[in-house]
Amino acid sequence: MTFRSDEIQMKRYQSGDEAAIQLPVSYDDWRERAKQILAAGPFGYVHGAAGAGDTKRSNVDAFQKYRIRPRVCCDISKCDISIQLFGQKQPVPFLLAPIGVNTILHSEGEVGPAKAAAKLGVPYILSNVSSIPLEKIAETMGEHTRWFQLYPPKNRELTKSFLSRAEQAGFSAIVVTVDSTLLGWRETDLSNAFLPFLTGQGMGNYFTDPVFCSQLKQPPHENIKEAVKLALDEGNNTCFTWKELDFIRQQTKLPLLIKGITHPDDAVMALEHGVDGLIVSNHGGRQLDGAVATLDVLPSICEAVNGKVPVLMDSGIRRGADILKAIALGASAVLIGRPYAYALAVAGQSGVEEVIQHLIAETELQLAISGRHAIHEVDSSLIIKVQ
Ligand SMILES: Cc1cc2nc3c(=O)[nH]c(=O)nc-3n(C[C@H](O)[C@H](O)[C@H](O)COP(=O)(O)O)c2cc1C
Ligand SMILES: O=C(O)C(=O)c1ccccc1
Repeated sequence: MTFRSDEIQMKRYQSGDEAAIQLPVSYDDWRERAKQILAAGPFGYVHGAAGAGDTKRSNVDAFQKYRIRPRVCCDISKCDISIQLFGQKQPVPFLLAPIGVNTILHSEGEVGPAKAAAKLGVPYILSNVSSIPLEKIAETMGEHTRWFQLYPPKNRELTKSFLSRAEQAGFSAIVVTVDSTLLGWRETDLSNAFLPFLTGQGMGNYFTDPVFCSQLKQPPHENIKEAVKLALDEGNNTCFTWKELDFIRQQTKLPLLIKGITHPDDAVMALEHGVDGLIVSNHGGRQLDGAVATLDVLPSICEAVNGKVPVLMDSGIRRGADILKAIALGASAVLIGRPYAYALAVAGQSGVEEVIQHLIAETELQLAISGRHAIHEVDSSLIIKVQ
């Protein structure tokens, strides 16, 4: 048996009475367990969305418009969920999305997901606003694939510094997030008066940066207020345009991805400005409420990109069927967001490992039971639109 899912399923089935005290299985159960453990502020920060939450809801609902149509009597004794990305084989068709300020969820901070990802062969995208500095995360991951996500600061010297630190620390791609030059209208966080950055959390990369620190009158920890003000000001980069992306492009030879694309014309612009990959994302509905669901725009973006670079997607991926539907609609891979954030809150690294293993198992089973041997065989013939 070559199925990873077999071992993962059997571990649970054979656990007998222990099952009741085990970690959750379904996304809803992870979220509920996280809700019990976390204070209202941190839970709301993960769970919350922009405005009325319409986009967050549509992201998930969009997957219901498609159904998988299996083929039968295919020999599925071997099932391969690996993919190729930037010339490298990755064992699974998903990555861990950049999620900032992880110490509000668990004392391990980003070390938890980084180690879980490394152990199970999943690429990890470290957030620019991580609680723990990128060099420390790199140390815990050895040779394992990690990418660095950048919220492009206003200051070009700071941009250069973040990029060169990431390169030196062995991050092998840069993800520039372009949908968050301003923080969205987040009603849950406003009600809870919860913005972790104000107390200096999520500043791991800023507070250790020589360029950033050189602009302060005092070291960050001696005057948190001054440091936070500068970091937030750098992040509110409302002047960001394609010209700034060109600048970033010139600073690094690493593969450059742009995250936050939902319009095919922007996809074409991004290609013209030299990106090596796109991430179709609306930030999990946390930025522009009422924005289109990512699955709804994925086909038009893939059409515009026409296979020139990989198109990744996120926002609403909760389980194996979602992963296959996104790939059937043209995604090269997907990013997992909230599911691993809740798991981190519940059980640190081992929680994230559990969620990753469940996603591996479910994706593999779904692929096999739909009559396909390998991810590269998945195309639009796997699904039909039912709504
Ligand atoms: C708590 C939280 C923090 C996030 N922080 C970042 C971040 O630092 N950088 C970034 O590009 N995206 C960030 N995102 C967005 C995710 O990368 C991803 O796009 C989103 O979670 C996908 O939606 P989903 O989790 O509903 O599937 C964050 C999302 C959440 C839930
Ligand atoms: O919380 C987020 O979604 C996030 O990534 C973020 C952090 C700082 C500014 C804007 C967005």
